[in-house]
Amino acid sequence: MRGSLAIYNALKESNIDFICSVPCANLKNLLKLIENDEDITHIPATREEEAFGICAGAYLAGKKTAILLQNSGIGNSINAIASLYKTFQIPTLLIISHRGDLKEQIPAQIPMGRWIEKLLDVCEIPTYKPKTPEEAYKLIKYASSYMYKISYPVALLFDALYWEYDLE
Ligand SMILES: O=C(O)C(=O)CS(=O)(=O)O
Repeated sequence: MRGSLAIYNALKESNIDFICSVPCANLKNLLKLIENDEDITHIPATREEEAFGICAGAYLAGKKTAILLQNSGIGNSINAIASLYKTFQIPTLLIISHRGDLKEQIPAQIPMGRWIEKLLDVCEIPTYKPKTPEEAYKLIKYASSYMYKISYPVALLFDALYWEYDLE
């Protein structure tokens, strides 16, 4: 669980208190940690753009938010990012499970797996790719502060190899 625990600890120590999620197999351990935390309001969403909408409202109500999603969900959320987050300068932390790259078993995940970094760049979302739990912890702490400095989302992209730390 070392991989998920590093992310969870960094979210807690960054005072993230409101999280929306759309599940992914790779996020299961992290979601369990979050769901069992009484200090974090966790709202499972039915679609990623819905998660962006809910977290925008939570931010305006004073919450510090994060969204857990698969990279394919960014494709479902482009207009929410543009018309809501870009227009009204709303920060949130994006914890993204990068599917469709190495180790992927589902062919339908491949196209978005190849496009995601370009899509995040088009959306002007700063993106970091932690390779170890130690790096994930550090980058999340910095990113959760940086998102307020730029008043915009910051993304952490976790590839399939990262989640092997959960097997340790
Ligand atoms: O069906 C899919 O594309 C999924 O991502 C499901 S899972 O691999 O996350 O279980």
